[in-house]
Amino acid sequence: MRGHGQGRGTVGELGEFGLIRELTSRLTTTPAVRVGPGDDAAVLSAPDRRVVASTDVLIEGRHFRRDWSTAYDVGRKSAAQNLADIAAMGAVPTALLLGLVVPADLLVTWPAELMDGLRDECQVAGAAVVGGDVVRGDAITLAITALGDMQGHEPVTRAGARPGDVVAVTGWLGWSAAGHAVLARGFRSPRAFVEAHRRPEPPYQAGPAAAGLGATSMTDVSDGLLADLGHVAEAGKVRIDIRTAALDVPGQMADIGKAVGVDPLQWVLTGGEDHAIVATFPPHVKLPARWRVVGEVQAPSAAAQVTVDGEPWRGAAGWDHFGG
Ligand SMILES: Nc1ncnc2c1ncn2[C@@H]1O[C@H](COP(=O)(O)OP(=O)(O)O)[C@@H](O)[C@H]1O
Ligand SMILES: Cc1ncc(C[n+]2csc(CCOP(=O)(O)OP(=O)(O)O)c2C)c(N)n1
Ligand SMILES: [Mg+2]
Repeated sequence: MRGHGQGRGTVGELGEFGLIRELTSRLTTTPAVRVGPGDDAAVLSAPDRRVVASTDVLIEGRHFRRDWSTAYDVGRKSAAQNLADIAAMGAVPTALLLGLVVPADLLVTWPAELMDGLRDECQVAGAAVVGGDVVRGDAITLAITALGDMQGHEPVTRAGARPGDVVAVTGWLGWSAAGHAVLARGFRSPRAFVEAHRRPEPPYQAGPAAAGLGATSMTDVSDGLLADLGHVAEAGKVRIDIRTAALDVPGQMADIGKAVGVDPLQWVLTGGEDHAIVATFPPHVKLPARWRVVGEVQAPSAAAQVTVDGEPWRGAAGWDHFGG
């Protein structure tokens, strides 16, 4: 797969159609793809007849830095962010489309390796890159659209949590934020956390599995557990209480916290980008071991909609692009 564009210079030298050829030549396909890249549009089969769709924009400096992450890692991460949204509806991801803005003086190897990362993360989730667009611009920008299929499950929205439900999480919490804290201070280790920031591992299969188990609401944690549960509480008109004793703060994360002067619980509660999946389930549901019960859904009250050990959380609940 590799090698086509290596040493071929810049995007500007290659030209629009050379770049598209370079990018699409790296892709793999799946049986769901009836018409892949190269035509006016892609055609996908949709066995369930309900297509799940989500889009996210990522820009250099705000979502990733080229001195922190390789192009391949940016590809893995930006695909993961979008595919996790599909899984969090209870669906199986099928396809990804990439709108790509790059400056003309960028080496071709960067978008080429980005595409390798997108392709490989799609493969993890069972999907394929089926199309996109390339445009010249000043700042590297990715606009990614992910599609999925419900495969017979009912969509699990953010709105269905009911008082008495348990709140359960699967996947990592706080690892990406701890890695970000390390990178932001100019360090490159501990590697496990830096790698978690560069390349999150969303538990894709848990999304459809949760739908099958009878989850009443579900979302992926992109902005932070408290922030994303805030959307669930608001949509369901309920209160959610998180028990910190149920959360895992690994020893090494606590060490980083000490070194940089941050309470590691803050990373676990408000750090985004690990793309864990958090869902609410009726209390009688027997949850497989991968789910950790971290709180419960309560009747609405005048107090904050998401509480931590019964108290309002003081401070930011998570990432906000327009926050202070
Ligand atoms: N510019 C927009 N136009 C229409 N809908 C939007 C826009 N921005 C966000 N939304 C919708 O608002 C909801 C929340 O968005 P967001 O917080 O980005 O979700 P996520 O974390 O799942 O990416 C999503 O359903 C998204 O489609
Ligand atoms: C250079 C850099 N600075 C800061 C961050 C942290 N960060 C950027 S976006 C984000 C939250 C998730 O992104 P968003 O665009 O809100 O995704 P969505 O919730 O729409 O899926 C976080 C924690 C980062 N990943 N890289
Ligand atoms: Mg979004």
